[in-house]
Amino acid sequence: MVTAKVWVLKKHFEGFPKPSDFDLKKIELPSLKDGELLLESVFLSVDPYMRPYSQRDMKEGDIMIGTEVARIVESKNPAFAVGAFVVANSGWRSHFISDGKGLHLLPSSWPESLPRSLALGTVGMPGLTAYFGLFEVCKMKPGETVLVNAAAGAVGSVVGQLAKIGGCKVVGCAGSDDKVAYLKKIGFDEAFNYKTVTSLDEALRKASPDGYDCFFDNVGGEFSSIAINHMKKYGRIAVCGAISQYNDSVPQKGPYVQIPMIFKELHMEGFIVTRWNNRREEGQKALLKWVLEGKVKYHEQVTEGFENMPAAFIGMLKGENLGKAIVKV
Ligand SMILES: NC(=O)C1=CN([C@@H]2O[C@H](COP(=O)(O)OP(=O)(O)OC[C@H]3O[C@@H](n4cnc5c(N)ncnc54)[C@H](OP(=O)(O)O)[C@@H]3O)[C@@H](O)[C@H]2O)C=CC1
Ligand SMILES: O=C(O)CCC[C@H](O)\C=C/C=C/C=C/C(=O)C/C=C\CCCCCO
Repeated sequence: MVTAKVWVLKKHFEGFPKPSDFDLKKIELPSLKDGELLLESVFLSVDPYMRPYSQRDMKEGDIMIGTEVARIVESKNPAFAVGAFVVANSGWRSHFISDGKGLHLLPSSWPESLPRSLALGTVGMPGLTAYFGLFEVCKMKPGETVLVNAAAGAVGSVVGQLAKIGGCKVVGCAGSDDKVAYLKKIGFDEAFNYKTVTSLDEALRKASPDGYDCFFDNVGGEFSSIAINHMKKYGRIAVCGAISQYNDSVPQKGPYVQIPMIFKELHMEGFIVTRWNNRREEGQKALLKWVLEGKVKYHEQVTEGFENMPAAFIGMLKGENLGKAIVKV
């Protein structure tokens, strides 16, 4: 019998999640039935979506939602061999049993030199979000100017680098000077610390006096209400996330955006990356190629230890991560 450790949502979050909102429990796993496999989590992801989705999809006592890279340790399913690695969507668990549905085997071309944790970040859901958000929603063209916020994060850092590959000028903002330095290191043309600039309006104008063709919005809130006024005519806004609002107990009241939308004839589109689940392989192949060519750099914020899942999650929401936040079991 294998004892699995799991993190449950003890109490729904009010404002920022607190360690006391989580509970670590143990579950005895049964023996495998035909067609089943036993997996052990190797890397787990902590993502912003978990904050709003927990409110919408979970009840207290549920195991936290999430994805992981897991190794197959026992198999009664001929499609999955012991020792292989998969990306699973089984939540915050150290071990789990699967019937094989919803498991994605890591591409056989996955080079030994590359951390498998990238399948949770740059070459996984966040990377695919950047890929499809840029190419299918922003529809960026060479020579255009792209703005991205939360730019040093899992999604934003890939957005900026893909936009450079696409021949664009790229402006990014992030919440620390170290993150700004990282953005410049990975090729952003302009980058600023939105927490320390005296005026966001001025910073946006200085970074691109002619304005922006594409705005990849990960943050929402006040930044977006200001940024929209810097869009060029016929600009496109990809509404990817609103992390500035996920932890609000009382919804923010922002200024209205209709006037710039109308007069600049803007296109603003929200999206969820699962829209392109049928093109996952295409995106992953392209991202893996760019990583191996060194055209897309990656950074991971690794927290050691399954027992530190809540701390990693809370830290990411507070901006303590540079690049993809993951937990190494
Ligand atoms: N639509 C979709 O399908 C998907 C959407 N997303 C969204 O993309 C966004 C980025 O996700 P991801 O890359 O995984 O996360 P990140 O790796 O970027 O980590 C979150 C970052 O958000 C920034 N942040 C946190 N609070 C605020 C705030 N109040 N104001 C401004 N910035 C803040 C912090 O960076 P900083 O130092 O810059 O403040 C923090 O590091 C999120 O909104 C997420 O919900 C992600 C995946 C899929
Ligand atoms: O089990 C699930 O459904 C989660 C699957 C996550 C998976 O890896 C794929 C998609 C992730 C999407 C992330 C979306 C965002 O981060 C946007 C977040 C929130 C938007 C507002 C949601 C409001 C819910 O009430």
